[in-house]
Amino acid sequence: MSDILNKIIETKRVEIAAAQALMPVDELRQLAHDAPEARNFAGSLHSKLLAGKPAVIAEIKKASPSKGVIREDFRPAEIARSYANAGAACLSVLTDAQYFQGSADYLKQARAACKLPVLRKDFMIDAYQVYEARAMGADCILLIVAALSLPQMQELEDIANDLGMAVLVESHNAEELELALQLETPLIGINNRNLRTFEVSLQTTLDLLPMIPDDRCVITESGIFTPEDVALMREHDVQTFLVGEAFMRQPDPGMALNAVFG
Ligand SMILES: O=C(O)c1ccccc1NCC(=O)[C@H](O)[C@H](O)COP(=O)(O)O
Repeated sequence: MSDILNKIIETKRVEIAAAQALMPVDELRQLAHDAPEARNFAGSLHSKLLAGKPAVIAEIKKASPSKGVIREDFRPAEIARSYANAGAACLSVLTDAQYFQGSADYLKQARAACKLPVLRKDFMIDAYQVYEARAMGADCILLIVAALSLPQMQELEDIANDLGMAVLVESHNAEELELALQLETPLIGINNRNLRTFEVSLQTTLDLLPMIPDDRCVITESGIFTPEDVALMREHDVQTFLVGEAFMRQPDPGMALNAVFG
């Protein structure tokens, strides 16, 4: 239990127990079912790709364990509008408080400010969090293979799909990717960051690409900063990107998106 991913997962267990004490799962499930309909996350990515454009999932994050505070002047609604105007396909909003200074309110504010589908970027280990995600308005959840068993992922995927949400499954090496490909979701994320050591290498995506069947959508995550990074990925036919820090460090995140993606 020493590395950061294990620490985060331990924190999640405590948070879930505390949340369940405040609101039983039956009540939360009802809120999830009563939430406004989910937006089409995969469809929004697909529309960009059909138009021959890169599909960008633009991230809203204030801080991270590897970088500390990334953006002091943090206004999620403004950032969301800026991304939407710049042509982002979807948003990713960090909702973890302890390690990323995120919150469910940030996701709600970002989603209300635009029409883009939103990924709840958090560390999902329990069905409770999937209901929470839909109740706060999320249109997609993240499943991190390094944090879950295959049966756990299948359970969470089923619940997300029943609620109308998409699933982005994230892996970092070949063993994890093999498990990820056993899910039904077409959205296969390759995180270039090792979540245990923080090391980032775009080569991770290139190395794992040959394992991914053509009918899945490959999403390269983390460490994309320059037009050259984007060009390298596009040369290898990776057209979908999840980008945070490169945009969050700039005064106008949407302008930064245009500078990186042209
Ligand atoms: O970023 C971290 O320090 C981190 C640490 C532990 C678990 C997850 C972490 N980050 C989540 C992400 O992978 C990124 O927020 C996302 O892929 C965007 O990356 P970037 O464009 O490099 O900000």
